Amino acid sequence: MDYQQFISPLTQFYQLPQPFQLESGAVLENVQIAYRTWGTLNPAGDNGVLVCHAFTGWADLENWWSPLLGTGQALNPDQDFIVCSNILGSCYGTTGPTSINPQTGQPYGPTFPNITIRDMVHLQAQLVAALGIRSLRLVIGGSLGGMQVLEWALLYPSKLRAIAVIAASGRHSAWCIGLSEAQRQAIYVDPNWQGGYYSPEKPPHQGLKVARMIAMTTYRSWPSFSERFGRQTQAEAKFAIANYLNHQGDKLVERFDANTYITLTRSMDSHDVSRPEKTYEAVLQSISHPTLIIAIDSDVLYPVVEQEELAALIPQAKLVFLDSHHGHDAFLMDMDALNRLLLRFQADI
Ligand SMILES: CC(=O)SCCNC(=O)CCNC(=O)[C@H](O)C(C)(C)COP(=O)(O)OP(=O)(O)OC[C@H]1O[C@@H](n2cnc3c(N)ncnc32)[C@H](O)[C@@H]1OP(=O)(O)O
Ligand SMILES: N[C@@H](CCO)C(=O)O
Repeated sequence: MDYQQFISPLTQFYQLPQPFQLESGAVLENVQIAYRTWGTLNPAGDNGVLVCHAFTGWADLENWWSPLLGTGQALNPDQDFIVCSNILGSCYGTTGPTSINPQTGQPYGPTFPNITIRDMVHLQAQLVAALGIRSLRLVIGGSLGGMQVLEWALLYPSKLRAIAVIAASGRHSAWCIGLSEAQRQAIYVDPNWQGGYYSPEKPPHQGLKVARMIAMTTYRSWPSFSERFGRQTQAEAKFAIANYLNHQGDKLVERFDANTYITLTRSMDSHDVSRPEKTYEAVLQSISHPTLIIAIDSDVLYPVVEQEELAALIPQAKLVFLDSHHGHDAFLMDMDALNRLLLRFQADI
């Protein structure tokens, strides 16, 4: 499938001039980054704002966070130069499993190397430098985006002035790793998977669909599903919630790739700001930037206790709550409330 069909024609591409070494030691050649920008970089190069997208998102910020983008909003192109790039390992224009491996002339597929959140951040940093940004006024992101934000503060502390971490943690919990593994197993047991390798003509559609259905359940909540669907049934006496999850699974299959799903869930599982051998407390205590931690009270995937821990350990952190019964995905749904929290933080720093 041509995943580029899903991205905006306004997307730009940066070709890395040199090979890119991963944390694992593996080296990727011909690395490309897909990105979008809004606003203008000032002569001092210090009005950059970097937005880090979540798991299945991409660089078209205005597609999934539009209420936050615009004059007077949290992401204001009148004052800031806003950048959002598709992450390493994704399928929306930046090098990932669906890209052509220059060594073979074929898509990497399952041979794409393991990557980490740090690899994603190091690659973004190359784009930020190439765009002439000397200092980022704010680095912001939710979920997988929030993991990148924390690594930005730790890997490039002098390049940024404030961070906003939404619905994320400093290390993937046993709960999250277990859920990721169950989703990957759904892909592995697909008859088209064939022992780890699959034919691009017959990708594991059913497995990817089931993986998304499991994931969607963790992105929402008991009250959200109860209120929307209850025990309501539809055609053929199927529960409405079952139809909804099937629809969400089908929707992802239409726009996402199974190897990308595996690559990105593995990268999240590797996330631990303290690895390989530092203490979690000491690492978070070393973050010196003004920090906004946003917790979603109904998030069952990255529960509030994880953001409370981040806020307790990061010296200049402020913890606020996005009140929503929608669960983890509230940062993509209750955007007006999120916008207000971000505006208040920016007014304070
Ligand atoms: C391709 C894109 O534009 S994705 C944009 C970027 N997104 C991201 O970065 C995150 C990935 N996206 C997501 O996680 C989600 O899409 C969210 C959080 C943004 C919002 O979820 P949505 O699916 O848009 O909203 P919601 O949960 O209300 O579901 C609505 C869909 O379910 C369908 N639906 C609702 N009830 C039922 C039901 N009982 N049976 C079957 N289908 C149902 C609706 O018809 C609608 O379908 P459509 O999207 O094909 O029009
Ligand atoms: N539902 C969103 C957020 C998951 O953390 C996505 O698919 O990217």
